[in-house]
Amino acid sequence: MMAPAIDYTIAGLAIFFFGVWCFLWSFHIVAIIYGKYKLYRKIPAVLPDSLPGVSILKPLTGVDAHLYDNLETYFVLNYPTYELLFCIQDESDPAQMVVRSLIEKYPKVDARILQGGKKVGINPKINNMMSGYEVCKYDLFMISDCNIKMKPDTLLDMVLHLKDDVGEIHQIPFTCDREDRLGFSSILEKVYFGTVHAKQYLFLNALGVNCTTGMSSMMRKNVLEEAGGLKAFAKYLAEDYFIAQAFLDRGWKVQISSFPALQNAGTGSVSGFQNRLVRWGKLRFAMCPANRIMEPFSDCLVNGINGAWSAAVLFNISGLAFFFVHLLTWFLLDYLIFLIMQNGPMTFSKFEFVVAWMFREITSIFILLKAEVSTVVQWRAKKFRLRYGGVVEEMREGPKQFVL
Ligand SMILES: CCCCCCCC/C=C\CCCCCCCC(=O)N[C@@H](CO)[C@H](O)/C=C/CCCCCCCCCCCCC
Ligand SMILES: O=c1ccn([C@@H]2O[C@H](COP(=O)(O)OP(=O)(O)O[C@H]3OC[C@@H](O)[C@H](O)[C@H]3O)[C@@H](O)[C@H]2O)c(=O)[nH]1
Repeated sequence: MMAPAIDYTIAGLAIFFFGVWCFLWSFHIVAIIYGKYKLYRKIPAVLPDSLPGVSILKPLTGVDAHLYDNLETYFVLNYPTYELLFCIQDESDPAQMVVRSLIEKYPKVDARILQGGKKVGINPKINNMMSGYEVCKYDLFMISDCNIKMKPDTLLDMVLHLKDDVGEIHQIPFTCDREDRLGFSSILEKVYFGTVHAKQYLFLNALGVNCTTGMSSMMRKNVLEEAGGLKAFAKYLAEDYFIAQAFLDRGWKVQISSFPALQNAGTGSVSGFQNRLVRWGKLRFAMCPANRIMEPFSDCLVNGINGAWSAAVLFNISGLAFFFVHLLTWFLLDYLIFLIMQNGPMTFSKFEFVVAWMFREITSIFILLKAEVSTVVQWRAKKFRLRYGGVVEEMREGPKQFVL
């Protein structure tokens, strides 16, 4: 009596895992088609008669080797009307000197420094940006992290994507081609953002599922005000996701623009990069608990093992051979997505790509497991504890904590 029951259970599990395995290939296919269609589109030759003004908020914390070059790209944008609002929390922050020298160099650009921020909640990025947000001249505003480098046409491209029914436009995260190569960590970062991250981001955006990362996003201030303004999101660390959700809930579309966001931080290490991914994983798991299960199962190696086992059970074929064909095909499709994201020659060798890809795939499950086991998040100098749903508490040094 027992044996058939076990057989049915195993067959049922094998059908389930094989179904998941098949479904996960749709991520690659959709991402490749959507990425090819959506990214790097030419700016139209004929522009609208008038373009809206944009307030660009730049929350700054400290200086790194690329800050000057990154910020300078905002002073030479190919766009008629915009203001730059550099938000600096700490008055002794050396970032002020960098911004001041750029303001002196480009006196015609409408730019100023806002110091001190405003404590409206827990999220330190929002607290920092509040002083700029409150004085925005224009109804369109952009949040742009300190490590982003702009191309001259990026702002124009984003505004042109903001059709009447679109409330927020965000750039898909990627990295710029580093001239001063920071070693393996910069290759790893580029391979991550150009493969697995791009695949998930493009797939979910193609389906209209919210997965907005807010390192470079532009939105309508009047709509955000209806949702309580920027301060309403200061109780979350993942303000980017919840802001986008507020737009979707009000019937607005949230879309990606043509050009990926070019991250260009001046510091980098493998452990720093992994810690950032663990922090992001914790944010996702707190606000979307189903991701705790879905993400590990969608991993290349885990999915390959599940696929190989189920194929062996269902079709009596070699699990090992199946696994290696899976791995090779997955790698080739990842490489294709990378080429779409890069849209030009690679700045490192194919061998380096293979090594970084393998390293990323092998370490991925450990990063996800690390994100599963703790709800304490370290972001820059501060520690936070995530609560179910994504609300966050700031942790003080020592045993006591306060909740805002
Ligand atoms: C059995 C497997 C089935 C499907 C597996 C789906 C796995 C992928 C799901 C989510 C990964 C999204 C990655 C996007 C980039 C996120 C980067 C990030 O963490 N950024 C944060 C910091 O800026 C930001 O706050 C987070 C934003 C996005 C969170 C997205 C979570 C919701 C995803 C819902 C997935 C539903 C899948 C439905 C499939 C049809
Ligand atoms: O205490 C802080 C921390 C960060 N920030 C600013 O926030 C921006 C992003 O900071 P980091 O580069 O450290 O972090 P990430 O790139 O991981 O941020 C990402 O994850 C968390 C989300 O809330 C962000 O919107 C997203 O960009 C920077 O411009 C930084 O200057 C502050 O203003 N104050």
